[in-house]
Amino acid sequence: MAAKPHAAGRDPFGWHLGMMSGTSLDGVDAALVETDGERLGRLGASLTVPLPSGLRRRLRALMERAETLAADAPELVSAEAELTVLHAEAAKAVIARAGVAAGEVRAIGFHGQTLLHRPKARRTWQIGDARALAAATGLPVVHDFRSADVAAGGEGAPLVPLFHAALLCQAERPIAVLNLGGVGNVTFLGLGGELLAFDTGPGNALLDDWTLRHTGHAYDSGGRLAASGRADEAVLERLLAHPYFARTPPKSLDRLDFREAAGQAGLDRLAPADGAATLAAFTARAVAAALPHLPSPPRRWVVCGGGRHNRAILRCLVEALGAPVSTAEDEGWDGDAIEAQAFAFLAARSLRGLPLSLPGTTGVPRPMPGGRVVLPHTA
Ligand SMILES: Nc1ncnc2c1ncn2[C@@H]1O[C@H](COP(=O)(O)OP(=O)(O)OP(=O)(O)O)[C@@H](O)[C@H]1O
Ligand SMILES: CC(=O)N[C@H]1[C@@H]2OC[C@@H](O2)[C@@H](O)[C@@H]1O[C@H](C)C(=O)O
Repeated sequence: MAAKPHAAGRDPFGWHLGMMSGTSLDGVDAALVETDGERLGRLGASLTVPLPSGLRRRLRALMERAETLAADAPELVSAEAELTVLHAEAAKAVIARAGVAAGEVRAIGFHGQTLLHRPKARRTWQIGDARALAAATGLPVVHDFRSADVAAGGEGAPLVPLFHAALLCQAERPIAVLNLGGVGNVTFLGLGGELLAFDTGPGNALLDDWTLRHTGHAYDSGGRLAASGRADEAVLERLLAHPYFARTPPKSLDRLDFREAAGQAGLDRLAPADGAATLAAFTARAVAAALPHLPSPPRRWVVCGGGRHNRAILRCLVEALGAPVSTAEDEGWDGDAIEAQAFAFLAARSLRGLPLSLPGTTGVPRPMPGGRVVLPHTA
């Protein structure tokens, strides 16, 4: 597909700022990337602005009700406004940290917060006020990255694979990148350059919820609770019998998928440490369940996202995958910034009308451009 000429008529290669507030609801990640949406230059500064616990709780409550929530519900509007202010702060802070003049930043890629993801019902819902962000930063804001894909019959996720492929352009193949956020997703790059991606299953979300319930902590730091317990094979087997794992990709998940299945599998009868061990093993074994769907076994796996800090998950992954497993940092990447960097890259692509998704990444019928732009003077 021919690229659209860049809006300002200048060389599209330059700094783009990406921001992601992921399904874990831990914070807003922001990162600068020098790119034109095809070539990658410098990966600039990055940071995370944590979500205040009150806002996190409110967003979580909105997620629970998202199916029936009205877009103008006052509690939604106020949470969205607060979330947007946090994004503006994160944008300004990362620009200041990078020492880049704000005028040198071409655009912001603003993913927003997913409240609901039901691609089969042609619904995917990210909140965040792009106009307010453009007004607060004085920068063009690209947002609404997933709708066009879903409207065309795609899964609307994952969208990071094209960025993974750009990062791995020199790597020996076949290779897989595993992102363990709230949900897990894999990007497979084959010998012939084929790109396949899908959500693998739970990432950390179930374990986060379990840890909060049993310890009051937001997550199982280092995987210590899980490492102190023993996975229950019977519960694990029931969890892995979920039809999602046999389903041929493309496929994607909502943060809350598997919660009911976990209850039905008998998770709640387990002691805190054993439940955590079972969930850590579930995350890893769900990734192994992706293997039959890949065109060939990856020669190695690179893990990014917060789950790479969980040693219990990593240990199970090494056992389950039968191939070397390294972390983003081993590749020289910043594993906490990759999704934010990806939305900087995707913003640059969106501005040029380049596809954000492909039949192999979301199941969309044809390479699909996406994203909408708000210019600061029209905000
Ligand atoms: N030190 C740590 N030890 C164990 N787990 C950790 C640690 N730090 C982060 N995590 C896990 O990583 C999660 C956050 O990961 P990440 O920021 O990649 O998710 P996200 O971007 O919100 O999700 P998604 O990719 O699904 O959108 C936390 O909720 C926690 O479960
Ligand atoms: C709908 C949505 O926000 N999905 C997220 C989620 O978190 C991980 C996984 O599920 C992935 O499909 C996606 O995020 C990344 C950024 C993506 O689109 O690649």
